[in-house]
Amino acid sequence: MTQLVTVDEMQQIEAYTMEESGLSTAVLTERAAMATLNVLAAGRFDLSKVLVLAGLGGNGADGVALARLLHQAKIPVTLQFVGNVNRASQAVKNQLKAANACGVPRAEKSDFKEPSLIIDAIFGIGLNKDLPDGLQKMLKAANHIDNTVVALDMPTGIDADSGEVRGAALKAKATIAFGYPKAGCQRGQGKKMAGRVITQNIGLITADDFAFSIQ
Ligand SMILES: NC(=O)C1=CN([C@@H]2O[C@H](COP(=O)(O)OP(=O)(O)OC[C@H]3O[C@@H](n4cnc5c(N)ncnc54)[C@H](O)[C@@H]3O)[C@@H](O)[C@H]2O)[C@@H](O)CC1
Ligand SMILES: [K+]
Repeated sequence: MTQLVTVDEMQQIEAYTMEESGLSTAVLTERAAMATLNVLAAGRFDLSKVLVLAGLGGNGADGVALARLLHQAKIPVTLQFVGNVNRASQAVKNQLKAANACGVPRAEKSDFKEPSLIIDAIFGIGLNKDLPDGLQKMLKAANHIDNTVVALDMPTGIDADSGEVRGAALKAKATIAFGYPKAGCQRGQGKKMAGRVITQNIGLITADDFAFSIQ
């Protein structure tokens, strides 16, 4: 089985990669978005109308980068932020600059029945408390609609360590795990909510003597 990681371990591996190699967050984000594009383009998903739901942290940055790559590949895509983009991380702002430069369409609100595929880039391994009430309502409503969701790294609302639901979670058909699958995708509700976990190499560097806690 593929090696599972905890959030703490994933953050250590990311930090080690950047310190040892000098690779920036932007490079890893681009790799994550490219890896996702490759999975999506392999033919298993209907790409006729893609909606990317992006949060304001690292997971959102992956989503914004993916929206740009989809748009540049002439795949119909719309980018929608969940949360106030003025409060977004610098990584998201940088990605948004690139997305705007190539004209990625934006939406403020969407009918979740319309897209052929929804990309969940709202929260990843940074989730550390219950989701805000408004977002819980939105995700619960989305789960009642028959649509296909692909989650980036983690399904939003699932704790990446325990697999517990933090108020609500968006049910995915597949989850694309960057570098390593997270323990929360195999535990508790996380196993059901993540769907099929597809692990993708994004060029992380793991020390030879790194001691994984999950055997
Ligand atoms: N750091 C890196 O080098 C990489 C990060 N990547 C992506 O970045 C993700 C992690 O990014 P972040 O650490 O920024 O975390 P997230 O993007 O998961 O969350 C963003 C921030 O939201 C806040 N938050 C947590 N729970 C919340 C809640 N319930 N309500 C409101 N705010 C809440 C936290 O401050 C958290 O840092 C990964 O899952 C992956 O998708 C990948 O691009 C690969 C490289
Ligand atoms: K996500």
